[in-house]
Amino acid sequence: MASNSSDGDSSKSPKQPPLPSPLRFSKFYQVYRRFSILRFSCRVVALIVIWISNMRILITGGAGFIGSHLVDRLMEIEKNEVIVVDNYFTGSKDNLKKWMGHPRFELIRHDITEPLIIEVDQIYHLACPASPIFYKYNPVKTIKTNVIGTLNMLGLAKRVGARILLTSTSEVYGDPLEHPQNESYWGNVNPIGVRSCYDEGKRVAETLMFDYHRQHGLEIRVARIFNTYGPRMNIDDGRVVSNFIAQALRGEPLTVQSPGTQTRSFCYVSDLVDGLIRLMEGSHTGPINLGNPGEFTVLELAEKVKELVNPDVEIKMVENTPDDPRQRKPDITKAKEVLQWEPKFQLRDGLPLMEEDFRLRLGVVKK
Ligand SMILES: NC(=O)c1ccc[n+]([C@@H]2O[C@H](COP(=O)([O-])OP(=O)(O)OC[C@H]3O[C@@H](n4cnc5c(N)ncnc54)[C@H](O)[C@@H]3O)[C@@H](O)[C@H]2O)c1
Ligand SMILES: O=C(O)[C@H]1O[C@H](OP(=O)(O)OP(=O)(O)OC[C@H]2O[C@@H](n3ccc(=O)[nH]c3=O)[C@H](O)[C@@H]2O)[C@H](O)[C@@H](O)[C@@H]1O
Repeated sequence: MASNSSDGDSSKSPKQPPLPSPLRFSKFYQVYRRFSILRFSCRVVALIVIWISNMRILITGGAGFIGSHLVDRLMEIEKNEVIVVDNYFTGSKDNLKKWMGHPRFELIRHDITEPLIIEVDQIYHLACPASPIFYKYNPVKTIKTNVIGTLNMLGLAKRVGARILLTSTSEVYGDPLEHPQNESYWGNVNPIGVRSCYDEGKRVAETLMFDYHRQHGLEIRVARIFNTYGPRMNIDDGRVVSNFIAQALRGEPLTVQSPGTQTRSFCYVSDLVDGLIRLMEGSHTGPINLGNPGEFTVLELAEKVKELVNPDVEIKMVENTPDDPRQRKPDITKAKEVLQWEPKFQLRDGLPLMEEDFRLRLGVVKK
C-alpha cells in the first residue's frame, strides 16, 4: 500500500541520522543542504568554518591516567576547547594542574551515572575505574558507570549530534581461547565472576554504542585497549607495571601473582593516545584493538623491572585472583590498515620513562 510515511512506520521511513553538532556545522551548512546551486561554494565555506571554529571536546574520566595524557595532547591544538568531567574516584586534579585556569580548559566534578547537559562536538568516554582492585572495590558502581554512565553519554551525544568514542578493553575477550586476539573474536568471559562488573560492563557499553549507532545514526568509535602503562599512573594503582616499579623503588619484593606464566602486552601511553585520536578523527567505527603486540610473561616483566630499577630486590610469588586471563596479545592488523597506527615504544623504551616519573614522585634518587 502506497502511503505517506509516518513517524511510527520505521520500515517505510528509516529514521535519518541526526545532524552533526550545531557547534561544528554553522548556518552555512544548512544553506549548503538546501540550495544545490550553492553547494560547492557552501561546502568550501563550511569546511573553512569548521576548520577555523573551535572544537569542543568532552573527556569523561579525564583526570585519570590515560585521560590526562589525552587532555595534554588535545590541548596542544589551538582550536580545541577541552572539558573534563570526573568524580575523582581513581583520578586526581593533580594530573591536570598544568591546565587549571587555561581559557580553553574546564574541569567539572561530576559522576557520569547522573545525566549531564552540555554542548560539545566530540566525546571521549573514558570514565570507569580500570585497575582490578578499584573496579572490584564497588562492583555495582562499576557496572552502573559502564551501563548507566555510557547510556547518559550516548544520550548526550544524540542530543547534540556529537561523535563519541568509548574506551573499551581487551577484557571483553575474557580469558581468551584464541591467541592473539583479533576484533572478530567474541571472547570467553565469566558472566558471574568477580571481574564481570568490569568486563561484562564494558561488553554492554559496546552493545549500547552499536545500538545507538544502528538505531539513531550516532557517529561512534570503539577502541579495545590492551594494558597501557606510563608516567602518571597512580603509585598505588594496583596494576602490574606500576606495582613492580613502585616496589622496586621502595626496595620491596616484586609480587608476582602465580603462576607468573600468564602473559600481557604492554602499550606505552603516548602511543595509545595517538591511536585514540586517530580513531576519533578517522572514519571507522571499530571496534579496533589498540595495544602493543610485544608479549611478556608477568615473570619476565618482573625480571626486566628488577634489572632496570633495582637488581637487589627479590621476586616473590603470591596468590592470584580468580579469572585472571592466562594470555593476552592484540592482533593490530586492523589498526595498521585503517588507522595507519602502530606503537613506537617498546617496553625497554617506556619503562625508564615511567621509572623517572615514579622516582620524582616517590623522592627516590638514582644512585
Ligand atoms: N590503562 C589500561 O591499561 C586500560 C586498558 C583497557 C581499557 N582502559 C580503559 O581506559 C579508560 C581509562 O583508564 P585509566 O587507565 O586511565 O584508568 P583511571 O582509573 O586512571 O581513569 C579512570 C577515570 O575515570 C574516573 N571515573 C571513574 N568512575 C567515574 C564516574 N562514575 N564518573 C566520573 N568519572 C569517573 C576516575 O576518577 C578516573 O579519573 C577506562 O575506561 C578503562 O576501562 C584502560
Ligand atoms: O588491558 C586491559 O584490557 C585491562 O588490563 C588490566 O587488567 P589486568 O591485565 O588484569 O591488569 P593488572 O592488574 O595489571 O594485571 C596484569 C597481570 O599481572 C599480574 N599481577 C598484577 C599485580 C601484581 O602486583 N602482580 C602481578 O603478578 C596479574 O595477576 C595479571 O596476571 C587493566 O587493569 C584493565 O583496566 C584493562 O582493561
